[in-house]
Amino acid sequence: MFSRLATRLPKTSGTRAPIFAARLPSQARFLSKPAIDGSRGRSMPTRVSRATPAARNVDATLTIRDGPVFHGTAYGANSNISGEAVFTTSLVGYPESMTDPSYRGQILVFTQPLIGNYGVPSSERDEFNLLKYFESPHIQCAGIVVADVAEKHSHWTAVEGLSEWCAREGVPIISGVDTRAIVTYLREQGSSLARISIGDEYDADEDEGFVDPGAINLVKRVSTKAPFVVSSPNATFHVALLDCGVKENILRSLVNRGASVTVFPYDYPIHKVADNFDGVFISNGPGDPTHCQETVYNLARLMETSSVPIMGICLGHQLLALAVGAETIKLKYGNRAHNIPALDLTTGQCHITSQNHGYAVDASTLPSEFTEYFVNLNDGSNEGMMHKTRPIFSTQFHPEAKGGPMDSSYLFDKYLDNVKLFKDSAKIYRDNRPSQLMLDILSKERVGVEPSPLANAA
Ligand SMILES: NC(=O)CC[C@H](N)C(=O)O
Repeated sequence: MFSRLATRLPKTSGTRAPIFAARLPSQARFLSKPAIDGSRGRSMPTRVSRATPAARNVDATLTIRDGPVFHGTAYGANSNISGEAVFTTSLVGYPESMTDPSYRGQILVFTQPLIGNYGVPSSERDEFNLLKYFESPHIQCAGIVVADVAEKHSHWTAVEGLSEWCAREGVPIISGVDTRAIVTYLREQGSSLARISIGDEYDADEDEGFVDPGAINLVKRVSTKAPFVVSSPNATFHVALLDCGVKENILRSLVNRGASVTVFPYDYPIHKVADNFDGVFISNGPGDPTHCQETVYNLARLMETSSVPIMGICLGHQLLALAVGAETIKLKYGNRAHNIPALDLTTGQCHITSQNHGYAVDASTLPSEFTEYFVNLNDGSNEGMMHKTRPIFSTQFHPEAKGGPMDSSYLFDKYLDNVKLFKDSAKIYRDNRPSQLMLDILSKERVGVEPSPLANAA
């Protein structure tokens, strides 16, 4: 029933990984807190219930490079994959997170133990032709790790189960593993390369390779290959957006507020067309921001040659920071959650924010014309920057949320206020704005984006 969609990973030399005794029986079972060395601790057991036994009972293995090995049960696609293992503490929103292009190439570990209980919604589109329930057309993460995958789901929006969806999309799930132990390891050792192997092909004696998504330009794989347009009915503004892996809800947050958006490939020379637009926006996206040197160069030219308002989110924030000469750093295990407190340094107000990032801007390297805008109240990392005199700002967190709280969605209003001021103050009528004719011939959705299994099998 399940075809093997990916080939075995290549062999390389390496050391034998210790076996981690985290396999769980298929019925209700007791877990005690395991120690990182693989032995079980003596803490009070926690009861974990499981509604039904695994349907197929195929083995799956999560192997962390130079780390522990976890045995569980396979769901989803019968594919062997490799990527960077990261964890999210979000409680809900797995369809949104898994389709967020920022997760491309990553193995996503959920700390929420029961995943899949409300199933997976449809690919229905809204009045703007944007996906209603997903953040991109495909699952973007390479695989997922859960304590207990729900075999039965119930929700009025659900059209299929999590396992069926992942099988269709070529994405494996390992379930029945102690995600507390995995996350404890990732917190102590940092985000790590890992692989999920399905079936009895796993052999602890085998030394296999690990794909490092950090070495790949993932933005290239998720960015549209040609411009497309998302029209807002009766639009008063038209903004240009650099697509580094844009989430649908960023586009919706703009068109909902009366701005049509022309979406450009991440490396498009935006400085050459910016004068045709009322604002420029830089999206979120996967991987290391230093891989996008073309974008950094184009953004630096843009800020030299134009006074157009700019806003960036997450990777967009990091790229803008690199363009003004600041530096980015890799965080030990990143921030992936829906409840991260970010302090607005201009008002003293704290917002609870949605986040998904492994890199951050080093605020101490910001140039003098920029000031730190938000700071993370958990770890003190930078959460945003703003220009002291020009309408340019960016945030590390996600004001569009999806999933997550909407506390900071007012930042889209702030951006569009800047856009309105800029448009109103333009002395010269800019008759080279995108004509209706040009907009009519542009595609109405992303163009030629590679589906994730290609990246998974890389
Ligand atoms: N959500 C994002 O845009 C992520 C940005 C970047 N890839 C990081 O991990 O830091």
